[in-house]
Amino acid sequence: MTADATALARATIELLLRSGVRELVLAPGSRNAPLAFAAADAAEAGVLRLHTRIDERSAAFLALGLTRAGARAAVTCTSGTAVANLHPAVLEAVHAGVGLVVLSADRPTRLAGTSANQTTEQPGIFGPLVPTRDVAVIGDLPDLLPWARVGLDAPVHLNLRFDDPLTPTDRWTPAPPAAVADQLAPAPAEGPLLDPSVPTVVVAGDDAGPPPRRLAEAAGWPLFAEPSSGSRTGRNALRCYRLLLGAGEEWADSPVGEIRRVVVAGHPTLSRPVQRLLARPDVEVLDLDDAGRFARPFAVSAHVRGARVDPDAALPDPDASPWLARWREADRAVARRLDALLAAEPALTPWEVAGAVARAVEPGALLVVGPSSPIRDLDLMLHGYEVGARRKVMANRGLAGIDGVLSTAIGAALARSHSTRAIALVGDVTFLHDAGGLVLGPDEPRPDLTIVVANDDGGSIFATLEQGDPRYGDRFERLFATPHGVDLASLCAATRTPYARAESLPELEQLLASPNGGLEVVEARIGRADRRELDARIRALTPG
Ligand SMILES: Cc1ncc(C[n+]2csc(CCOP(=O)(O)OP(=O)(O)O)c2C)c(N)n1
Ligand SMILES: C=C(O[C@H]1C=C[C@H](C(=O)CCC(=O)O)[C@@H](C(=O)O)[C@@H]1O)C(=O)O
Ligand SMILES: [Mg+2]
Repeated sequence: MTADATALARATIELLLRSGVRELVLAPGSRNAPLAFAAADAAEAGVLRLHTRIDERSAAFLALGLTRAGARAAVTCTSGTAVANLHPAVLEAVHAGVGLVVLSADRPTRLAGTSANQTTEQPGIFGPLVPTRDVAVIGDLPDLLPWARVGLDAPVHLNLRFDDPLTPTDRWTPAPPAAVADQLAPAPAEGPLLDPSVPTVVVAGDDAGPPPRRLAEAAGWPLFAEPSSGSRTGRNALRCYRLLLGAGEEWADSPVGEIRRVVVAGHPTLSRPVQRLLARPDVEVLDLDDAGRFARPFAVSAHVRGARVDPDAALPDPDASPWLARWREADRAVARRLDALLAAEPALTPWEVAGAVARAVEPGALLVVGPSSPIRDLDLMLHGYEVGARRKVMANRGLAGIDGVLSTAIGAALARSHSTRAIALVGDVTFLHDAGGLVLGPDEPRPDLTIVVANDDGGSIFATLEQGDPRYGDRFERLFATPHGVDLASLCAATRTPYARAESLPELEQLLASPNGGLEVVEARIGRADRRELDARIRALTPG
């Protein structure tokens, strides 16, 4: 028995509204027409913001970006292959712990398992990581989504079975939703006391938040914070931690070998030196996150959420910790050498592009950074921002896919409307992978967002990996770099996206300092032929 499609759609929209959803991304179809009309009614009533996108991949990443930036968003599409196109964003949401609501429209139960048009097995389509609530009647709808209580940190999939007639006979005004008070995560109970005299470093991976920074500052420990950690602020965050770890004990007075403990938080993914450190048998790893947040690929000695410095052992002035001073001095020295190396390069380098973007991220600004080289270049160029300046640096590090990054950035910029500035930094292959994200209809909400494309005509990161070894030179370009020769100006013209090009650092800085307003693309033309050699010279830098 299937409910009246319009009644089911309207009940679904009211459920979402009661659960705090205020953004709905629609990829048009016939089977999800009941939801489309109900969502349009809710939008006209001013209780929901509606977005439409042609490509379900972009639609789902747009909803992901909206959600990551603090909105509550749902995405809906018709039945069949459309649903499968939501999968990349849903997987990213699973591994990044993002509560995305997926509303797939489906044929009525009587057609399930038949070869009726656009009919496949949709319950469980996203695999065991994302259970499906199959909804044929209003009573199948879950009660208030978990959001409204304690906040969702995993995607929810509702498979809505709509039967003909799929179109309404009237307009509708949803019941005005009660405000859903954001249930702030309860402050962690006071965790164990830690002795600051143990040679310790703090690693903050993606989405770690402020706790690792606070602990590092209270203890006088160096902080290795990835750009999207939410901890890359303050004086303990080292800029070139990756180079110091990579150089190991190959430099005078290196403290690397003296590390006896790592406190880790968030999802560290960027660099092998950090992964190697976390795997060292002589290093104890304490996890600052809850046990259930991330399954770790390294041994964890204890979960220490809420950990504090033992007041009986606390330093009178942690900022003057000798251990921290050694790391800071080494970081300053290797950073000077990195800057000198880059300044000696005749052409614009990807690291200088990342540095210019980092400097353009003013207090209150949003930065969405793509995977591959851009986030790693930023990691080497980013000083710790001042604490409390409310910058937000975001990246899809759940699975580090190059897909959907433009749509994620557009969603985040639309959701974080209080941002003083919104910038995205992506590589060219990443840009092309979601170029469809620039296809916005004439009535679509548009963000103020500057998308900076570090264009080296291919995937340069591969040059820095094993497959970039000269022994594979005859096959590297075709198998890995994938040069494309796409004219980004023409591609932007095709989507009526304002475009500008920078060939030098001053040109780039000038363009970053004078945003058009609205959605715009700034292409930074860079080379790739010397990437492996430059990367090797940078990795070889030591403090002295
Ligand atoms: C969806 C997806 N496909 C493929 C990959 C593998 N991959 C990782 S980086 C990369 C190339 C990225 O090139 P670009 O965006 O230009 O960045 P660059 O390293 O050149 O700066 C690819 C294909 C991936 N991570 N995700
Ligand atoms: C290109 C892919 O992802 C790889 C990107 C870089 C990782 C890496 O080793 C960076 C080295 C460093 O900066 O220390 C590499 C890895 O984790 O081993 C990733 O696989 C890809 O297609 O997966
Ligand atoms: Mg590239």
